[in-house]
Amino acid sequence: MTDLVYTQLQATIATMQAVQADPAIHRTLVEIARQTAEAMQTGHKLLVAGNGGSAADAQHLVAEFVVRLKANRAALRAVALTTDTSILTAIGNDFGADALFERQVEALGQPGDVFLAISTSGSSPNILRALARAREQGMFTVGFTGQGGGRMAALCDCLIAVPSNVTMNIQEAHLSLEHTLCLLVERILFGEL
Ligand SMILES: O=C(CO)[C@@H](O)[C@H](O)[C@H](O)[C@H](O)COP(=O)(O)O
Ligand SMILES: [Zn+2]
Repeated sequence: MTDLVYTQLQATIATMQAVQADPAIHRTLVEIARQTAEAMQTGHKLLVAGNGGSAADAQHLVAEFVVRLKANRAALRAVALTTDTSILTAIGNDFGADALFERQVEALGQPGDVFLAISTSGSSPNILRALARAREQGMFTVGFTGQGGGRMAALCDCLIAVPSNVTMNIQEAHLSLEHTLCLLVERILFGEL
């Protein structure tokens, strides 16, 4: 059993190292942070969506923007589209799971907002429909996904494709990148905290 622990950790480290070694990913993350900071600074907001573990990621990242990451500073405007069970069950029941995030983007998304879609496969229908809607509504679209980008690649202004096909390893790298995104936005808006 301990060999499984070892190989799991090895896969996590290998994926993280691949992300660390890819300057294109670093540049894209800085560009996403600039767009997000610009949106927040000009009265716009960040919307975030994902399924399963990535739904937890969406909420985790948004909590850091709204509350804090490392140090106290002003609250930042961000909303997770994964939290309101009345909205989620009504959409699922009335329109189907594929409309879960699209409907909320339609309700909340405004030109100048940023929409971050987190999907390890890059091809979840509810994520694709939300991205298409976000584009139609003049939002800046961002995707966090896995190797190859999936079908979401064509719908994203900025895409980070973690070079792995293993869902859990992609998710682990996403979490690290999400923390770093929040750090970068804080640095742009507040300097070194
Ligand atoms: O957390 C995990 C697996 O680590 C699962 O809950 C996983 O997020 C779910 O299967 C999602 O539905 C996968 O969706 P996606 O990342 O392909 O969009
Ligand atoms: Zn998971």
